[in-house]
Amino acid sequence: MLEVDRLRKSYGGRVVLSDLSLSVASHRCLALIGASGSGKSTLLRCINLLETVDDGTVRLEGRDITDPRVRPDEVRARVGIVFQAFNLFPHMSVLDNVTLAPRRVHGVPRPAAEEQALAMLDRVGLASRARARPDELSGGQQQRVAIARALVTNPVLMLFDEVTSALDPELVGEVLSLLAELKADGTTMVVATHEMGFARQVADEVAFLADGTVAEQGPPEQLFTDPVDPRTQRFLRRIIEAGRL
Ligand SMILES: Nc1ncnc2c1ncn2[C@@H]1O[C@H](COP(=O)(O)OP(=O)(O)OP(=O)(O)O)[C@@H](O)[C@H]1O
Repeated sequence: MLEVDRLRKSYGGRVVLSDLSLSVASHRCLALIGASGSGKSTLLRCINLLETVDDGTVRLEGRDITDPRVRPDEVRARVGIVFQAFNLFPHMSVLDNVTLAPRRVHGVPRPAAEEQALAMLDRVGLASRARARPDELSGGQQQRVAIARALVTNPVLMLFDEVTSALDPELVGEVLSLLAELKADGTTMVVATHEMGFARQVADEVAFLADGTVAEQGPPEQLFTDPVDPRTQRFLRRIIEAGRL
């Protein structure tokens, strides 16, 4: 479904991603882990064409989307992304936030867009809050709305960038449970996360990023118990010492 091959990205001469390769099969969940600054967000932004890449390719369902002839809008319609900050429009209702892209970008008439949005809000457990404004919801609920908004256009791939990092600790669980449900439903997803429990228990595969590249990718039971790369070993030692694993 997704193949990233020898990706390279720098900002003002500073290399952030270098020779980075990974792949995700359909209906699989890949967790991206690694220290702060290792390039997880940059990688997700490159996959969604929010950044241009310097070199390498990103193939989505076999098509090289880094080809300059590919329109970013077309890719973003098929690749949903959810960020740490929910980025909901505060002056609009939950329902209007979720119907905005289908109506404005895809030209879906309002009644059909609302029907789809309500079905998606129901899926994230928030249909009863459709008329509320974002500031009337908890952070966890707002993030679930942001996830519904990304899912409503039926993307073939979902990217999650530290979606629980801005939440109070007691709200993290509801969002991680939703991600686990989406995974169980067969959503193809890449999840950048500091939540090691999620990476270990829910992801099919884990990619450990270090120095802007994938130091190691494998099933969680292998990567967390028997890592091969010394950088992965050091990272895991640190998080075990910090009580995060
Ligand atoms: N727009 C930008 N301009 C310049 N440098 C950037 C930009 N975006 C990211 N960087 C740098 O690229 C490196 C990788 O950042 P990135 O946000 O991708 O890491 P990360 O692994 O997602 O970190 P975190 O876990 O803290 O979110 C960092 O050193 C960061 O300062």
